[in-house]
Amino acid sequence: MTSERATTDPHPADKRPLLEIDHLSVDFRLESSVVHAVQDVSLHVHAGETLAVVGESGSGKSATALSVLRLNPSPPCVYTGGEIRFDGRDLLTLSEKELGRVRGRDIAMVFQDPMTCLDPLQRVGAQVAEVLRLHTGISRAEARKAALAALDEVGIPDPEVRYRQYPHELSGGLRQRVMIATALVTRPRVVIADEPTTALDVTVQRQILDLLVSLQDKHDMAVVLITHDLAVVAETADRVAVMNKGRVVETGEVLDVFDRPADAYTRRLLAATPRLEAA
Ligand SMILES: Nc1ncnc2c1ncn2[C@@H]1O[C@H](COP(=O)(O)OP(=O)(O)OP(=O)(O)O)[C@@H](O)[C@H]1O
Repeated sequence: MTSERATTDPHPADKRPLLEIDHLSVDFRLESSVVHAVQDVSLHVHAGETLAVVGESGSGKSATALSVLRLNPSPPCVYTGGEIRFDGRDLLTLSEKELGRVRGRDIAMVFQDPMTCLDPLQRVGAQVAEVLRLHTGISRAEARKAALAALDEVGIPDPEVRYRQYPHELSGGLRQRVMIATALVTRPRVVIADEPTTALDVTVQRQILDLLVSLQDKHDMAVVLITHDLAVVAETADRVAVMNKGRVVETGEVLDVFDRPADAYTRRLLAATPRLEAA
């Protein structure tokens, strides 16, 4: 059973969450078995808020996150129940064409490995500009200008020079910044970041998280941060949902959950994160 805490809600009752996952269930139907990857999961996030989703490998974090834009491979993925409401509309019932307009424009994703998202054969600036042209239909010159501004905004030095480079010419940290620029150039209202810093070394991790937090502040975005790193959650998120075996076992304000975990699984996760002591 999910333990939901009674805390002072900073969001008035009339202000609906921007994104609401409501009793979502997702199966992967394999040849000889069925994996119940997500079971009756409910989550929500408001504008300007960061919700962290934590849990061990295989707990269903990514399957939940990918469901929002129906990005789980189908087959074998089947959405067996629930709703995912963005701005009041159920994303699970939209046509591919309608969902295509939401993807990347209203809701963007940032993944762990930029190389899976960036085209190795295209200059990075052109990739940022292309996303913008796809969603807004602005001219080439305007898109170039906006892409340069986006590279600058994510802290890429010499954006004019970097604009013309290919992904392999950039460091891992810079590539991640380019992916963030690509995700944010359309000014999405929700960003789902799935382990965005796991592949980076600790100093660069910090810089990328700081960047996400500052951009969120600036643009009042809702952020869903998928991570297995509780220290990152403590430093970055407002609320946390703890997943175990496809279910949310506990959710609440980060400080409440970390100070007084109600669920035995949350206590085990916290006990396995000594870094938190020093955070
Ligand atoms: N494409 C797929 N085909 C079959 N099973 C899948 C697929 N994707 C995920 N699963 C299964 O669904 C379950 C949940 O996986 P998911 O990737 O959501 O976990 P996770 O918490 O994100 O783990 P990690 O931190 O390792 O990414 C796991 O049992 C996984 O093996």
